[in-house]
Amino acid sequence: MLESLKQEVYEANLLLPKYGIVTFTWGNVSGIDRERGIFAIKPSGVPYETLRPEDIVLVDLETGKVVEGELNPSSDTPTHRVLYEEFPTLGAVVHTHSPWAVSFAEAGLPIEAMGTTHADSFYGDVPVTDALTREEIESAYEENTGKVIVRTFSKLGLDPDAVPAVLVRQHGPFTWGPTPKKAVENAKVLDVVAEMNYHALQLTRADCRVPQYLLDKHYYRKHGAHAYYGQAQR
Ligand SMILES: O=C(CO)[C@@H](O)[C@@H](O)COP(=O)(O)O
Repeated sequence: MLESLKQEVYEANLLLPKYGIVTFTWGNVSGIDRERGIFAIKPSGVPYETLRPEDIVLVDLETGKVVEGELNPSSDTPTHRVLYEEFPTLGAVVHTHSPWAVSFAEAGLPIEAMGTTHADSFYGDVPVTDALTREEIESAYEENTGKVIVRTFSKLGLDPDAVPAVLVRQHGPFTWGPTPKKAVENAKVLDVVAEMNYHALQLTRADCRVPQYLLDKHYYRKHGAHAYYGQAQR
């Protein structure tokens, strides 16, 4: 069932090591068939070198239960599921431990929109969530990771289509997009921009964020009219 979705998700997962944004078995990519209410996700703990299309696991969005697959779905499956449920336009979700984005997540810092490289993909700062509470961690860590992401976007009034990325405090980045390939590209751009921001912040402590009009113009050029739909960052 859903062989083409599984193939697409399989190929997107292989882009993670290709782009150098995962180590060992860290990270995972999923993609969703909204009509059937089923998403396909990387199996847990499987090395990318040995991953096969038939290893991709199918999960029911409503129940969270595996509907096809011999292997266990990624441990982050509940997080992906919350994001699909709460952000209905998402076609795919990616989680990595890419080092530069994780550095900002661990420092509790957003990745600020400091230049056009950023604005090409993200309509403003990429936010960092609050740390999960002890109760959230000990009760349902992955599900609560999804919930803290949704809470952060709601609190900041952000449009997930305009800012397809977030940093989970004390953990790492999640990105998303209309397709698995696009969601992975957003994950790679996020880590590149995080590295650029790190170096900019070493050079100066001045506020280097671009003015809203540059963000609007540049993002609009790449993404069209809905760029203005996004929440003004300041
Ligand atoms: O975030 C983590 C671990 O902190 C996971 O994404 C990573 O280990 C990958 O786990 P899975 O192999 O997808 O279960």
